[in-house]
Formats: sequence, C-alpha cells, structure tokens
Amino acid sequence: MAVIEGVMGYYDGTGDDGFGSSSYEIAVKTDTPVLLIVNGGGCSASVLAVMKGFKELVCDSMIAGFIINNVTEMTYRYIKKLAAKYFGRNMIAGYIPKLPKECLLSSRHLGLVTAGEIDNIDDIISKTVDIIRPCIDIDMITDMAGSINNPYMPGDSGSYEKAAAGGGTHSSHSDSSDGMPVIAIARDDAFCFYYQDNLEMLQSLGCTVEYFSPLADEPVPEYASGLIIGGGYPENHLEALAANKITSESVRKCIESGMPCIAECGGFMYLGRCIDGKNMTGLLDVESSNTGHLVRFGYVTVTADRDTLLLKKGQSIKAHEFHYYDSSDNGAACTASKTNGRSWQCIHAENNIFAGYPHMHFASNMGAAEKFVRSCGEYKRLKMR
Ligand SMILES: C/C1=C2N=C(/C=C3N=C(/C(C)=C4\N[C@@](C)([C@@H]5N=C1[C@](C)(CCC(=O)O)[C@H]5CC(=O)O)[C@@](C)(CC(=O)O)[C@@H]4CCC(=O)O)[C@@](C)(CC(=O)O)[C@@H]\3CCC(=O)O)C(C)(C)[C@@H]/2CCC(=O)O
Ligand SMILES: Nc1ncnc2c1ncn2[C@@H]1O[C@H](COP(=O)(O)OP(=O)(O)OP(=O)(O)O)[C@@H](O)[C@H]1O
Ligand SMILES: NC(=O)CC[C@H](N)C(=O)O
Repeated sequence: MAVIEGVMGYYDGTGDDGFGSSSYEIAVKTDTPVLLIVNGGGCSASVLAVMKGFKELVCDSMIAGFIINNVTEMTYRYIKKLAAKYFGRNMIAGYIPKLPKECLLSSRHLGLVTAGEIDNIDDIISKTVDIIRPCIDIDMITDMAGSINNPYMPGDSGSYEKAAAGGGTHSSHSDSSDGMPVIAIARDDAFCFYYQDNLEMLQSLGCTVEYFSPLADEPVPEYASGLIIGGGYPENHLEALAANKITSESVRKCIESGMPCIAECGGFMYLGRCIDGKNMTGLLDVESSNTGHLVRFGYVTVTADRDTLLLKKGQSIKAHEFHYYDSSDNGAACTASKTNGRSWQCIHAENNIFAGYPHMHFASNMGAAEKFVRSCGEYKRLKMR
C-alpha cells in the first residue's frame, strides 16, 4: 500500500480544466481507489449527503470507501447502518473520534508545522494510532487496496524503495575524482520545502545528493559541484542564519567560483542582502520582507525570456509559488503565468544562479534537470583542472 498525497479538498485543483491537478484527477490518472475522510463533526445523518455528493458528483469518482472523522462511536454505528441503505453496500471503513489536544498538529502560515520541527512527532503518531486503530476496519481497507494492480506502485526496481534504503540519498564521502556531480542541498528547519521527485530525478541522472544545514552552520559539502537551496521558513531563524558565517561564506565562495545554484523562495531570500533587515549572504542585491499576507499562491508555468541555467529562451517548466514574503527585486529573466491569464516577471539568472520565488518541478521538463546537471559536470571538470 502507498499513501498518495493530495491537497485541500478532493476535487480542488487549478480549476482550469474540470478538476485539474486535484486529488481526484491524480486518482484517475494513477487508477487508485480512494478512501475519503469526511468530517462528521457537528452533524449526524447529514454526513451521508456529503458522502453521496462526493461519490456521485462525477460518474466514476474513484471513491471506494469512507472514514467518518470527528464522531463518537454511537454516531458512527448509526451512520454506518443508514449508509448501507443509501449506498447499497457497506462503504464505511471506520471512524476517527474527537482526538485529544496532544494529538493535534498545529498550523502556521503556509500550512502545517513541518514534521521535522515537532520533537515528539513519533509519540504523537503512536498515541493517535493507538486511539484510531480500534476504530478502523483495516481488513476492509486492505481489500480495497488489494483489488487493484496499480502500475505506479513501486516494484523491485522502484526508486522510492531504493531511496528509502539510502541508495544514493546521502553520502558523506562522495567520490569527487570521477563520476557524476555531487549536488549539495541545504536542508533543515529553515530550508525544508523540496519535491522528493526532484531529488530522485537528480539521482536518476546519476548525481549524488548530499545535505548540509545552514542552521547548524555547516559549509557546502567539499565535493559538491552543484547547489540547491530550497524554500522553507528562513524568517523563523533569522538570528542564526545571520550569525552562521561558515555557511554564508561557503555558499558565497561556491557561487562566486561559478558553482551552478538553484535557489527557490526561502532559498532565494537567503541569497539576498537581508530578510526583515537581518543580513543574509548578500549574493543578490535584494531585500526581502514580510507582507503579512499571502503574496502569491498557486501553480504557474515559468517561461524563460532569455537563456538561463535551467531553461533556454522560450522553454518552460511547471512550478508553484507560495509565500508571504516579497522582495525588492524578484528578477526578470522569466515570466510566470497562471492558467487564469495572470502573469508576472520572476527569476534572477545571473551567470550560474537561477533564483526566485517559484518552486520548480523537474518532471514537467526533464531537460531543465539535465541542463542543470550538465552545468554542474562542467563546473566539476573546470574545478579539477
Ligand atoms: C484555489 C485554492 C487552492 N488551494 C490549493 C491547495 C492548498 N491550499 C492550502 C492552504 C493552506 C491555503 N489555501 C488557500 C490559499 C485557499 N486555496 C485556494 C483558495 C480557495 C483560492 C486561492 C486563489 O484563488 O488565489 C484559497 C482560499 C481563498 O479564498 O483565498 C488558503 C487561504 C485557504 C484558507 O486557509 O483559508 C490557505 C492559505 C493559508 C495561508 O495564508 O497561510 C494547502 C496548504 C492545503 C493542503 O495542504 O491541503 C494547499 C497547498 C498545496 C501546495 O503547496 O500547493 C489548490 C487546491 C492547489 C488551489 C490552488 C490552485 C492554483 O491556483 O494553482
Ligand atoms: N478527529 C479530530 N479530533 C479533533 N480535532 C480534529 C479532528 N479532525 C480534525 N480536527 C481539527 O480540525 C481542524 C480542521 O481539520 P480538517 O480535517 O479540516 O483539516 P485539513 O483537511 O487538514 O485542513 P486543510 O484544508 O487546511 O488542509 C484542524 O485544526 C484539526 O486539527
Ligand atoms: N515557499 C517558501 O519558501 C516560503 C518562504 C517564506 N516562508 C514566505 O512565506 O514567504
């Protein structure tokens, strides 16, 4: 079994093409049965109307079953009995009771507080499992999952399994003398927004991915010939990032020596002169500050208006913007456009840098990842001369 992550409500997506990019569309494309969790709090039989609406909005909703959230056992039994009548079969695989405070995960701007920042996350999960486990019909769920032969599930050669086993995900003593480039990834509580896909794609192109932590004042790993600084919450760690000179000097030295660098959103802000007045690396002449509201949000297509590290003029890549901060200069090497027709300039493409607010998704243009890896390879060869 695998859990496929979706966003917001089941049919919520870009809205441009039916239910474009929604969890529903992903279920259809991957031929995956769906177990929909519906909120039953504050109502009883009315939740059946919600379930029926979700199930019958389209002719094949892919919904194989439901779990009712936020109800008592008594209400659950009542709904389950009624559901058999209205759906003609048992489609409810259990319920989730009202959870105690200590099981709840907190949110902040941009969504949930990330798991890596919650010290007792394992305890919270175990406690939640202990509560939920007796309320869920696992056999029924296994039957739903076992009834399909999904070609997208990782098999023996699945990259996800390899990654989980540590196959190239992290290597502390990478070979720098031959082979493919080592890509350094800044990763900690300040820089935590990465598409796992992107990292695996770099690995599938032969690169080794190595992590370092700006919050722990670590330098860019010695053997690296490419650098990625992802998004996240640098604004929550300004004192440390401003004080951590080993990282900032190392990032500066690498980039000034020509190392190809992608910096996205929070990572882009870190390459600037300052965030909310606190000094950062100063590699870009940019100041970033909190606007107090969502500045840009949603899926975009980023098209290059001139040649850049990732895209040649005219080429595009799909990306995503999600930020409260804004900068004095967001770059103008590319144009980001939404399906609703809105567009704006973005991306600093000075020499070896590709930096700006969009988070790029390589699977939408593998050529961009290949171009980045080629540049890292060239940098590596130059360095070895
Ligand atoms: C159309 C909207 C979309 N939201 C998506 C996915 C996610 N949204 C998250 C969160 C936490 C928020 N989304 C809102 C911005 C909310 N989302 C919308 C709106 C309905 C309209 C946005 C727009 O047209 O510009 C919007 C509500 C609104 O009336 O503005 C948010 C404000 C909802 C709320 O809490 O009230 C909220 C932002 C919170 C904040 O300000 O910090 C998710 C994180 C939820 C999740 O994880 O399930 C998620 C983010 C996923 C991601 O990283 O992409 C859609 C379904 C993708 C869609 C956007 C489509 C698009 O424009 O491209
Ligand atoms: N069974 C439960 N017991 C107690 N609180 C709950 C339960 N289910 C949800 N909540 C709380 O209700 C709020 C909204 O829950 P909901 O399930 O709508 O979240 P969500 O779908 O993750 O929201 P979002 O659309 O923001 O991603 C959250 O604060 C969550 O902690
Ligand atoms: N997507 C990001 O990296 C977000 C950066 C920053 N936390 C902001 O809200 O602007």
